[in-house]
Amino acid sequence: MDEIVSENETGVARAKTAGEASPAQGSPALEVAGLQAWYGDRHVLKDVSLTARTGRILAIIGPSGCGKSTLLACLNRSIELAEGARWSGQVRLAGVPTQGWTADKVRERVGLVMQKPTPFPFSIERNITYALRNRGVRKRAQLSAAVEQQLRAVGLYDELSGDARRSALELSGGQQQRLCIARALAVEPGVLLLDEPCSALDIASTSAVEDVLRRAAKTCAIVIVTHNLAQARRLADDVVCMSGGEVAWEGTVDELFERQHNTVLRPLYGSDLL
Ligand SMILES: Nc1ncnc2c1ncn2[C@@H]1O[C@H](COP(=O)(O)OP(=O)(O)OP(=O)(O)O)[C@@H](O)[C@H]1O
Repeated sequence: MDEIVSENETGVARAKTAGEASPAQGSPALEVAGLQAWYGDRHVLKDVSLTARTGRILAIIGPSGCGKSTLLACLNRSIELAEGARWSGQVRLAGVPTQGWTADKVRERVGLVMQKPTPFPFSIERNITYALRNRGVRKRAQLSAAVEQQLRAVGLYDELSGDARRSALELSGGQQQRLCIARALAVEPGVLLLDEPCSALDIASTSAVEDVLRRAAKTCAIVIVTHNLAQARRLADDVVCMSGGEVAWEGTVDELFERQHNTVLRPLYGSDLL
């Protein structure tokens, strides 16, 4: 089966052709340089630079209000919908500058999963095929294959006994969140952003989502905002610590938790949390 990877200039999905290379593990999928953001006069992101790599999970951590969600909103351009908001800076996707791209073109390559599951009020299969259909994919076999592939990827296929015609709203919160991840992955984004995706979930559902993200990271770069330091430690390869709208520290998760505990985490979070 052809793989659907992106939309061409006429808005029709194109298929990944034989021989077209997938991004190499460790290659930069998302590069941000000098990112600034304001809400009105309030300067909330100050010269943020970071790199997220294919095959790796990057956790963004930092105290409440330090600008984590605003950073994700800049990356998928939803900040442009907020009244009085503006941003500047360079963003490259797979090495290509996105300056001049439409928000839709960016979102085609950068998926976003929010804190609260946001399934569309349709069937499970319709949720997964929604973006593919919008991009002109009509072949039933292709759409069915995408549904099965994504449901298997997020561990829902067996749980649903393969029945994807049920309403997405009948699923539990954890299942809905995994469906939202499946929906985002269906268009094979180079980057998947997640904003506190487990904060509304119990331990078992959190664990299921984390397993899904570990598998998904094999094909894209994952950037996850989390307040949960234990989750960052379990899940991430790399960490960016933010404070007051700036990057306070960046490095590997092992470096942070094994060697920079007192110098980085304690000043940010205080001793109570650690
Ligand atoms: N739509 C908005 N309009 C005005 N100010 C905003 C808006 N969204 C966020 N802010 C402000 O921008 C700053 C950064 O907010 P942001 O939500 O990005 O932080 P955060 O680190 O994600 O916080 P939290 O961890 O509590 O979710 C905060 O001071 C917040 O009050």
